[in-house]
Amino acid sequence: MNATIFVTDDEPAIRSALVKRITRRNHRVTAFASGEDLVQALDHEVPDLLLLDVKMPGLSGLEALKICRQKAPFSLVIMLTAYGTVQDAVEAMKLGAYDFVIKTVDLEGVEQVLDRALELLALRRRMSFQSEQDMGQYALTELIADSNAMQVLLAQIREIAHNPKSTVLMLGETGTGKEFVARVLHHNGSRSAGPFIGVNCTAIPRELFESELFGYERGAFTGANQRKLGLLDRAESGTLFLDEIGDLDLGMQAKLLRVLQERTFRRLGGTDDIAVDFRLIAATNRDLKKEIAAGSFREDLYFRLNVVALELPPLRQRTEDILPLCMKALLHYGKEFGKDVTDIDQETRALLERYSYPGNIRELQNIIERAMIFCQGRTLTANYLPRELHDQAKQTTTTVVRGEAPLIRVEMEVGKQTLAEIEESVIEETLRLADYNKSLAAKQLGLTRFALDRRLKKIDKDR
Ligand SMILES: Nc1ncnc2c1ncn2[C@@H]1O[C@H](COP(=O)(O)OP(=O)(O)OP(=O)(O)O)[C@@H](O)[C@H]1O
Repeated sequence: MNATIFVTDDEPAIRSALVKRITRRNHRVTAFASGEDLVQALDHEVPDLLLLDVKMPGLSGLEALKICRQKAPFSLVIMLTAYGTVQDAVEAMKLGAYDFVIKTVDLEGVEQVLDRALELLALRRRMSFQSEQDMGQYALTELIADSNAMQVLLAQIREIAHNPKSTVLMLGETGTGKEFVARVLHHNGSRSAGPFIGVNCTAIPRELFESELFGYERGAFTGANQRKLGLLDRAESGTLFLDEIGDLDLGMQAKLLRVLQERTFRRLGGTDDIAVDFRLIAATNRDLKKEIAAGSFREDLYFRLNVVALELPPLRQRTEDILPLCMKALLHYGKEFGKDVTDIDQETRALLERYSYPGNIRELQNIIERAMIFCQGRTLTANYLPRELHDQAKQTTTTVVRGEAPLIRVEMEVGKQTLAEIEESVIEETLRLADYNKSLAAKQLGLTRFALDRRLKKIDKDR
């Protein structure tokens, strides 16, 4: 990488030798003859790296270093020291210098230290680029929440993000955005500088889960040739996301519970309790209360996890989010496939809105991805949508949830369906929504229970 480097030394010969060496390697170098000149320059430019002589008249190297730490806290400082002043260099390291080099006649040691520092700088640049990308991808504004249900959730997410200690339990069908919301929580709270460690409990074989989670010490078992850090170590100061927690076996549930209670853990084969500080976000698409009743999930762990519960509604219950999610996917895949599709026509919008998405947002994204592969022109049209969407649109009634209550949409092909057929399908759909509770369905339809029964009998007879 090319770096900006400031060299400060009061000896002209050393200064020019250093400048020559560094310029040869294509870095941008500026040289200063005193600590005072350097400190002044830092008001206008902050370099990636500084080479700073320890012993200088006027402002000494150590004093200049202290000022550098304030004015350029992210720059790396390498101290230049003569034989006999190494003690000062050690002092400088305590004050935050990155390393030191003993000045020899040919300045040979400089290159090596410089290379190491540049490697670190390159790594830092990559990491900060990655974290900026993550910040952008998981900003609160990226979370589509046009529906009432998601607006309520968004308000909760804002609160929880700023409460970085509480454990969160995320519930919802597959593809509803549990992992996405976990990442949004991480990147928008005070743990965002720490790591986000995501683990799918079903992806790690049962017998390996414990060593993955806790890590192990050298010699813990045959083949443990060196210490291995576990996921708990790696999540320190950040977020541990355990997806599909409902699939964790009972033995591991007990061990996880202990970590949550005591906030410490022990590596396999280790004797020390290691304190950990991370936020746990657990997710599942299972009904944990049913699992508890069936004896496959520990109730005490459930209570530990359920400090804050976030329930992600299925997409069919937040119809207002469908088109914004489609537009987002359109832009995403447009970029990926180099296509300039910017609109969705009316008929296609209606089909997309009417579909029930059993696979939720992931299914929606797949539908748009597939359509974008084949789409020609600037507008997405219905012929690029899969058959299921066309088939579902042919049904007389479809149910979506708009706002609070379910909405039954009725479509009548004029001349092909009778009023009786329409009435039949509305009755059937209302009954289904009421979980086949006839009294409730009758009340919702404005009928007496007797009148509903009479109609149901007639439907039965006509079939
Ligand atoms: N509110 C949202 N706004 C924008 N994109 C979203 C939203 N929610 C989810 N997504 C996107 O939907 C996709 C599926 O989400 P995610 O993988 O988080 O679902 P999940 O519930 O964790 O699924 P699973 O249970 O199968 O692991 C992701 O690409 C995610 O970026």
